[in-house]
Amino acid sequence: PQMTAQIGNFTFKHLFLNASGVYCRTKQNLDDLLDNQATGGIVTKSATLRSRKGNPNPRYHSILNGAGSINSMGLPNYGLQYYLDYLLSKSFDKPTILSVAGTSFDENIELLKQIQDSDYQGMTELNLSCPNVVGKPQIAYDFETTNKILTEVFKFFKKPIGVKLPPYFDLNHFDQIAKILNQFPLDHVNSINSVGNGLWIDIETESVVIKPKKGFGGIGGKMVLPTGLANVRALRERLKPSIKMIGTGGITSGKDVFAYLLCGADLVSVGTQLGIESPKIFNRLESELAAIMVEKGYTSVNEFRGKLKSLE
Ligand SMILES: O=C(O)c1[nH]c(=O)[nH]c(=O)c1I
Repeated sequence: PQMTAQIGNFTFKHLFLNASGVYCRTKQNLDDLLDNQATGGIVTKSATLRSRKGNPNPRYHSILNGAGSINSMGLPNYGLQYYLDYLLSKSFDKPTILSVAGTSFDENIELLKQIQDSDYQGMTELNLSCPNVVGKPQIAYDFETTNKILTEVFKFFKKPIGVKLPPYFDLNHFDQIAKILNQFPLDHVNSINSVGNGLWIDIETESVVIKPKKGFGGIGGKMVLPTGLANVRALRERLKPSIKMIGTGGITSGKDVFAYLLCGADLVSVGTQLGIESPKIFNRLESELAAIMVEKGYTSVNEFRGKLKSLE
């Protein structure tokens, strides 16, 4: 069955991407993802201008035997130049998404100016939803600042760009963020990032399980699937068709992928479960999705993408 997607001028021959931050910090990680035949493209760890160590360990913990994850990595990355060098070091047979996350308004602008002025011709994703930089808010929860940043960005940035959003939990917030995003020539929206500032406790030790922020961290994995599905559905219904959708959050099976496609996702990305299963998960997800499509008599994802039924 035909399982492909298009974002702007980029054709994805497979529907699967890594979620930024998982299995994508090093050039080796990115090559492993690239070499897997079931990945449609690759996404880098969000980059800052300079290399960052990130928060102190322990900063990641698996919850309830892999049903979820909590992380407060703190944006550890090798810096923009490292990822640009990698992306300019060879030609790629799949689309690449360079993720960036400045820790200030000015850093976000400078990151994008350097990308605009570079020879990089792939896709860029502005991460507006990192929940773990101590003392910094998740930008996309501040609608005015989000509008201000995007207004400034589109004065000079002419290459393909999308945004990574945090989960919203209020229908009015979906209306507000969609109203802002619809004003800009965005290629895509990627929803959701981790559910910010959760807390996990070890009953034995009567302690939190990660060190940064007194144990508070972003929640991912299966337990955030309902939130991811809702955000993709709500944003798809509100965003103009030219803004394509990457569905992220809690994918562990082909059924979850099918559900995201029904909600309108063009592509999906996998984080927590990728960290557990390594890139071979993409082969599993693709064969599970294909089996569901064959069983239902679908020959192309276009026959059911975005066609989630309500109960009339
Ligand atoms: O702590 C991180 O590095 C991190 N962790 C996340 O769960 N989402 C993000 O966007 C980031 I930049």
